[in-house]
Amino acid sequence: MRFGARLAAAVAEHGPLCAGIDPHTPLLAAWGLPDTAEGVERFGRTCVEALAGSVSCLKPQAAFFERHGSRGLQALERVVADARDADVLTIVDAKRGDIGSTMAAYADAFAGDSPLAGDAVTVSPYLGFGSLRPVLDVAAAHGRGVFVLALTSNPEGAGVQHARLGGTSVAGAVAAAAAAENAGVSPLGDVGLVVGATVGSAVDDLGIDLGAVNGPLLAPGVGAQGATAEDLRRVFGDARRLVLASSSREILAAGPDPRSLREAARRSAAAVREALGA
Ligand SMILES: O=c1ccn([C@@H]2O[C@H](COP(=O)(O)O)[C@@H](O)[C@H]2O)c(=O)[nH]1
Repeated sequence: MRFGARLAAAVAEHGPLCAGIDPHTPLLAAWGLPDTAEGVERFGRTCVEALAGSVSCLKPQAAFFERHGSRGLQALERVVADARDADVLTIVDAKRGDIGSTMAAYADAFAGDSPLAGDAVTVSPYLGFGSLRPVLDVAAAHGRGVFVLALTSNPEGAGVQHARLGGTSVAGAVAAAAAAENAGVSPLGDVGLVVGATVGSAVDDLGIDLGAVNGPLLAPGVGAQGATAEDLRRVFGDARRLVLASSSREILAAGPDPRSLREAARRSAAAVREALGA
């Protein structure tokens, strides 16, 4: 089954929350784990064990695994494999982006047959949306999804993403390109956007209705970055049916006890579900 259809089914069952797996150094310490490849592996696998069945998606942040070199990458592979075995979707947050010929290699790594590939991957379109063609094609051929950065949750993103291109913004052009990829796909396209829950009214200036994207809108920034579940309703308006909210540190701070982690995720999931009317 295609990614969009699998995600729609998972959201219908568990609600529109994705829990991030971000083994920051202070979190590892708080969990009594070493800041090593073994530590991030234990952290990630505990998250999978605790959270599968309570959220629709898990989002391992590749950077925290990559910082431990090849053994960190192996840890990421094991987290992704555990999630697959536990039947929970993964978005590998790798934010890759390069010229098309190199993008083809990233596509194989994160959307093809490689053990690093989850159900979807995040990518950056800021070398031009067309440079993403290899990852869009490889992901489609493997039933995987792609989340393209549009309006990121960090304040620095605005300088590039809000820049105007005629009647639209740079981010609006990214959104329009994603909409074209998803045209006619039901129930949900496989090409999503990343639009931070922190972006305030920036969605109103995109020059395109986000509802027309017909793909999932991954919304990081809930919790530690200051956005609330209620902000999601304000930011996304009528497009809120497409939103997959994402939160990492706020949930992870409840670990390492699996039951506490699960309760924290369920609390966030309930708040997001209520705010989005999902
Ligand atoms: O615009 C973006 C894109 C990705 N992220 C990632 O999401 C998590 C957020 O973690 P919190 O602990 O909930 O702040 C992290 O992995 C970021 O790299 C984002 O925040 N904003």
